[in-house]
Amino acid sequence: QNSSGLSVLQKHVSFFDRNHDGIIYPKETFEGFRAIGCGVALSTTASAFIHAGLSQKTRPGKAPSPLLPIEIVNIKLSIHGSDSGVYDSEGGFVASKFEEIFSKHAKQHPNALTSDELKEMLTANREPKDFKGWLAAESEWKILYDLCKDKEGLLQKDIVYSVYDGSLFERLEKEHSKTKNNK
Ligand code: HEM
Ligand SMILES: [Ca+2]
Repeated sequence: QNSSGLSVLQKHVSFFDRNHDGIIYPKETFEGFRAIGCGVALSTTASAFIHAGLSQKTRPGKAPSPLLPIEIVNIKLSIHGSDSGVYDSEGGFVASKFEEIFSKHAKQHPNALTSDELKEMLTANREPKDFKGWLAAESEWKILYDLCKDKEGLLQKDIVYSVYDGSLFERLEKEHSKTKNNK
């Protein structure tokens, strides 16, 4: 936690809480994906999978809800295996783990990952038989890469940094609304 009272992981997901009531519904996740420029197909699929996978984890002791709400207060309970370890178990940011991504895997350029280096990182992060974690981590990183790779196909360190606290999403939304209005 920090001055805003939210953990870094809570900030990552708060962008998708479009009406700021602390609960994310599938429609809000869909709208958030659309706002940063994702297509209808990806936005629909991602929203469906994220809510089916995370809703109940964030509602301990409650009966499952068919509306698939995600409660931001409990978002740390949805942390999975086979991740980078940049989020600690409280949803805080572990700077040394963030630096490790690049010190271990960024070989061609010190401050960026190629597509192959990203794949190597995902393989290295895999915990045995943690199939759900593998899928979750691969989806998170693939969407980030597809959305944010530069012209040379590199995923820059500053972009990766800004995904963790969700400030990336705010920036993408601003950029996307500009290009929309110019058309
Ligand atoms: C375009 C949208 C999104 C992108 C690109 C994205 C990307 C990422 C990335 C790269 C990580 C870090 C994984 C790691 O450190 O190995 C992450 C973690 C996480 N994301 Fe997202 N995310 C997005 C949307 C969402 C949404 C909508 C939710 C839930 C409402 C969510 C929940 C989480 C959670 C709970 C984690 C922690 C998982 C862990 O580290 O074990 N994300 N995300
Ligand atoms: Ca909401």
